[in-house]
Amino acid sequence: MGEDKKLGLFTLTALVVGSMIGGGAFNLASDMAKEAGAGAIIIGWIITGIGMIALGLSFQNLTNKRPDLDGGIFSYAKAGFGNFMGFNSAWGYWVAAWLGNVAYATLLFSALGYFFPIFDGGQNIASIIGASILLWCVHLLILRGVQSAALINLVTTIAKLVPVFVFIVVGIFAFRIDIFIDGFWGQGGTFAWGAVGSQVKSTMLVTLWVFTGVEGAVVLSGRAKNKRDVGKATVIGLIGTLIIYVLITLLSLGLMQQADIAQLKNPAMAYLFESVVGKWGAAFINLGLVVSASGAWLGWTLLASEIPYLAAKDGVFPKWFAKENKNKAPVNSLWITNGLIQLFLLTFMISDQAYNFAFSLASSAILIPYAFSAFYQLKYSLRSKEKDRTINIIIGIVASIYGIWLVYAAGLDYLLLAMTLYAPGIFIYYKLQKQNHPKRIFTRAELILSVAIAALAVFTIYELVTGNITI
Ligand SMILES: NC(=[NH2+])NCCC[C@H](N)C(=O)O
Repeated sequence: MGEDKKLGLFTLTALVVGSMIGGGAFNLASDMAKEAGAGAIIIGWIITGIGMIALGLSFQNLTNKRPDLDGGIFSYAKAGFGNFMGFNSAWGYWVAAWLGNVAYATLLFSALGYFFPIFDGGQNIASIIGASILLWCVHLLILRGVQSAALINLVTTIAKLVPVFVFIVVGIFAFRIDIFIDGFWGQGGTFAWGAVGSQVKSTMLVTLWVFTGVEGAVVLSGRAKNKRDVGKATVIGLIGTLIIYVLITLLSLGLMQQADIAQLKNPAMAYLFESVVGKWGAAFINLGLVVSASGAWLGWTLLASEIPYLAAKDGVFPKWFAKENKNKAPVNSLWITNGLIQLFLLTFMISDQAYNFAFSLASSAILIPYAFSAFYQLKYSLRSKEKDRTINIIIGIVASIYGIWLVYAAGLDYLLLAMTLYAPGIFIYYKLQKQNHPKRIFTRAELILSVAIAALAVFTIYELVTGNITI
């Protein structure tokens, strides 16, 4: 896409869908079936659908109303709730972005393991070495100034949509209502409020993960032919993606029993498809995943390294992160981002569920920037005098409730683990403030929050060491 070409509704919608579907879709069926039956999954999708649409509409509204805040989603937290929250939003979004790539790495190598058994399972030594090589290749590519990877985008968008659509079409024909009905309320069989409630909760980090990227279209709003198309594309893209995801999960539950889906190797879609069409099915889906996740990896590396860079330019991160090389790549930011991915790739060895662990952590981290964008939507609309005030307040309330519900649904363990990821940020914030406001490093509230985060992090590490929290 040339810079001069303006984007129309169709292209924008494709971009929204493309920025969300990456790797998660290919394992979605088993990630949701791990703890939830069809009934709970349907409820989970309804909640996610309402919440995500409200969040998407919030992003859309905020880009229209505050075009000056173009630094990324952390700028909403900053505008609404000050520097400290702005910093933490940028930090959380960044952590989520690179942790997501750790998740991609293990998913990618499980898929490669289908073709090259040495990578079997995607979290052994060979996979770690393979993923590390890939990581530094991507690093070099970006350092040399990969800008708009238009061709890569096109290829990977086709690569992810074709297998997904083929799976859905075949799934519709192979669907068996008796399998679907059996165990509708989970493996216990009958409906019980508490059990279904906890099943629904268990799906929330999964659905958040597969929708990560919703903020994508809004980023491109400057390039839209017509501003109004951005909002339309966000909603159409969101609903389109939601339908795709719902079909993937519900059709799967009509192909195989929930308990069996939960046991499938990653990526589950490959083995579900194989069970219907035979051997070639797994190869077909695995290949699609390899291309899709590699493309998404590149895209998210660009994005992940862009965040500290943008934040540094905005004064939310220390200046060090803003350094560019001669190809205009944010070198320092890129090095530290990829360095951290490298470090976390080693967790493949200690977690026996590396993919689920990595994406659940990524989702727990991204909760904060999403929730604060929702809070800002509410805060901004409450003060506005525009004629769409009421509807925007409602959107803000729904998105905020969704954000708070996600914190609750994520569960205590993931919340505590997220604190260990936010805690090192305090140190960076301290450095930042020393640069910008040496007289007043922390306000009282910031100090209390920081101490609380640090204390929770220490507590979590203690719980991890003593085995009370396991990863
Ligand atoms: N590398 C990342 N941070 N990816 C986050 C996006 C995940 C994306 N929604 C997916 O399902 O694949």
